[in-house]
Amino acid sequence: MQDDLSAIATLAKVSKRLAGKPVLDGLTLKIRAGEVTALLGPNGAGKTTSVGLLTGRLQPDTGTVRLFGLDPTRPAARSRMGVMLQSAGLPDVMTVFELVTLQSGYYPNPRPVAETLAIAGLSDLAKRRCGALSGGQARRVHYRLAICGRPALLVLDEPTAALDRVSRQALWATVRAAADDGTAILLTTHDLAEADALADRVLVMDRGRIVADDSPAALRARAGGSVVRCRTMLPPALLLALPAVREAGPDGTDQRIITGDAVATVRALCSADPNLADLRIADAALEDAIAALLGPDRRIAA
Ligand SMILES: Nc1ncnc2c1ncn2[C@@H]1O[C@H](COP(=O)(O)OP(=O)(O)OP(=O)(O)O)[C@@H](O)[C@H]1O
Repeated sequence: MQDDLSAIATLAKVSKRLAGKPVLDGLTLKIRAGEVTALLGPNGAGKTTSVGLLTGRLQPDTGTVRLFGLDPTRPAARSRMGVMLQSAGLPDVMTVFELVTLQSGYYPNPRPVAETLAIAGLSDLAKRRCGALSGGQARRVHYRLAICGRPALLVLDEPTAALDRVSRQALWATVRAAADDGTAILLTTHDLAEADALADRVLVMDRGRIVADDSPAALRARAGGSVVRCRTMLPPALLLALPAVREAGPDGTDQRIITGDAVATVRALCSADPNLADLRIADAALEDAIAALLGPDRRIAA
């Protein structure tokens, strides 16, 4: 099967308990070369645990985990992977140049350090001690540490948290370029706009299982045409009964209604609630599609 030939990393029927509680429940997923795969889900869905298994930090209770066809704890597999974790520190006294040089030395075929630093512009920080970096600058250094070994699999855990808009878009462009060059990218993020902009495939996890595996466009299409937001006293059961409504539920102090026919829904809404206020209509975004998939109690909080 072509899928299997291009699979860089796989979890097959993996179950995992932590502190006696089931966290992953027969999870199967594949990460393929040349694709950005976004792993999304509400807090506690099991994303970090899945990444821990793929990177060899955790062992499955049952099922199989393979990285480049090998056990992920094998150095031959790990040396082909670059990982950018959310909560890693940097040694304060080393300069950025020294740190990238050190990290590059762990890989069999690293990029030249100057090239690593030049990707999306970090050369100006080369002489800066890591202890003097801002949060956003430190994230950019972490990204360079992840890519310095020319990884075939790049694991990015919330890569643009703490980045300003310009740095965020620069990082998106380098991630896209890496995927276009054939690198497999596994991205976990709570930023659904980021997943929409970057991902070829979105895997939605909930309660230790994959509940959707599709392109962002296909997921958006599945949600239907439009999202209607408004203030209304109508209860969700009545909103759900309006014409063409697929999902309805609270969104802060508003109600959010996903509908296949905004005009029909809004006409009925106006006649059902004379006190309707703050009515807004927009195309369904990935956020709306995932909200429809998970239900109102299982939101992905940015
Ligand atoms: N070391 C641990 N010991 C016990 N339970 C754990 C441990 N690590 C995670 N869990 C539990 O496993 C479940 C899945 O956690 P995980 O960190 O994989 O979720 P996540 O999808 O990454 O969540 P988030 O979006 O909040 O980062 C949660 O219920 C969490 O409390």
